Amino acid sequence: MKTLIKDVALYKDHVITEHQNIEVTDSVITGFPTSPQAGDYDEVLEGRSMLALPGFVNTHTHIAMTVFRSYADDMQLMDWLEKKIWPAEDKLDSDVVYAQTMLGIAEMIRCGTTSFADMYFFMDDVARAVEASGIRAALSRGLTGVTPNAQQALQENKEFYKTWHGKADGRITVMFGPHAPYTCPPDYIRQVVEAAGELGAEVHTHLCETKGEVDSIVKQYGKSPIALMDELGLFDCGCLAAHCVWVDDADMDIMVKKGVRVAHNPGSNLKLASGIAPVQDMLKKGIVVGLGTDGASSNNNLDIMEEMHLAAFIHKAHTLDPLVVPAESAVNMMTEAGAACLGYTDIGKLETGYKADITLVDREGLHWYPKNDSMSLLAYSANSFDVDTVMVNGKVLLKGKEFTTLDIEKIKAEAERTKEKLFSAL
Ligand SMILES: N[C@@H](CCSC[C@H]1O[C@@H](n2cnc3c(=O)[nH]cnc32)[C@H](O)[C@@H]1O)C(=O)O
Ligand SMILES: [Zn+2]
Repeated sequence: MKTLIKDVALYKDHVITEHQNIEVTDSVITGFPTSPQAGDYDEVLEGRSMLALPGFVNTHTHIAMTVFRSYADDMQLMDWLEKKIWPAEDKLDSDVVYAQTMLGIAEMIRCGTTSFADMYFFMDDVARAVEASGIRAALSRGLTGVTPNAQQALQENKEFYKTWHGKADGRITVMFGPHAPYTCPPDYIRQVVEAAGELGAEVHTHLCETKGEVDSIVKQYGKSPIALMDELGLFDCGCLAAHCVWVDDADMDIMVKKGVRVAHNPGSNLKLASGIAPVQDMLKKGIVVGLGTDGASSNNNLDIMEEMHLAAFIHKAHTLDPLVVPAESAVNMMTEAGAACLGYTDIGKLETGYKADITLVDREGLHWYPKNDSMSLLAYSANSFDVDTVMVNGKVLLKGKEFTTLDIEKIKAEAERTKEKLFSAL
């Protein structure tokens, strides 16, 4: 199967060049022909007026939490988790998680996202939805050491790795998901490190989300959550850490040394009043920072372009420096750096030999006029309704802003049905 994306503006090597062509063979980008013949291709996508970008990456989700979208807002993180979310999550089942995951995936595809990192449970159902939908994902079973299911969850994560890692044409990878320092005591982290190490799996966790978390860990263990996790060997697995709002210079130095990648979730951090992560310092030190939405219940959507805008805005105000997180930096977080966060080595760039995960953004909206700098327009003016075409692993999932494979009415109906079922059980 050969596809041509014709006469498109191409984002490559951090610059945008007009009137380029992209050739895709099966699941891979195979070149940028200068005078392609339409007859040589099975499918030709007209790229005129579009901007081609590496597919967007959502580096931190709890995907089935779509069911809790706007269910418990305006609360403190710990109150929200302990009083509302965890009791409700106790009633989740496979059916609900599958339907709500499908909803979340559809929303992400509509917003240009081609891969996401998830931490949740009923992960077999999440994986089935990823497989069926055509999106790419790095999935982890959320692990909490303080709950009665601690050992069972760890066992599930191991089984989940063996069953799903590398499956769905390589679109699914599996990580381990130790939830956070306040739910995973040191001994449990050690067990996770050992289990992940045996399988060669990476880890996805929450770190330094709130000031309260850091204060209580320092009080309990005499060191910061970052220093504690480093000592326990968590970073030696290869680690994606969500939030990292409350990290200091010493923490960041550890993160640089250990190659910790950060999922920056500006929307969630703002809504839950967690604070503002020192992203400008992380970038300066060379830490890989991607963007995440977090669950739909703390955001309340899965629109990664919105996170890009927030990232491009809030750090300027916070540091009183309009030069931090410039347009290209924000775009890079949503694409190349995001892919690196998920541990991908052949995704995140539009280059020959890379996987064909491509998002085309339509530049015909009035907010794209007059046609000044496209990078700047993308970072500061565009919105996700501009996303026109989404390709994952060489397959078109959205075209002309319409889904090509998913039955959206059915997905909405299933989301409603399973929400009713869950809430009637509460
Ligand atoms: N302990 C659960 C699984 C945990 S999955 C990951 C957890 O992270 C929770 N979560 C969602 N957003 C946040 C956040 O911002 N900070 C901390 N936890 C969150 C989410 O509700 C979910 O319970 C079990 O096996 O029963
Ligand atoms: Zn989270």
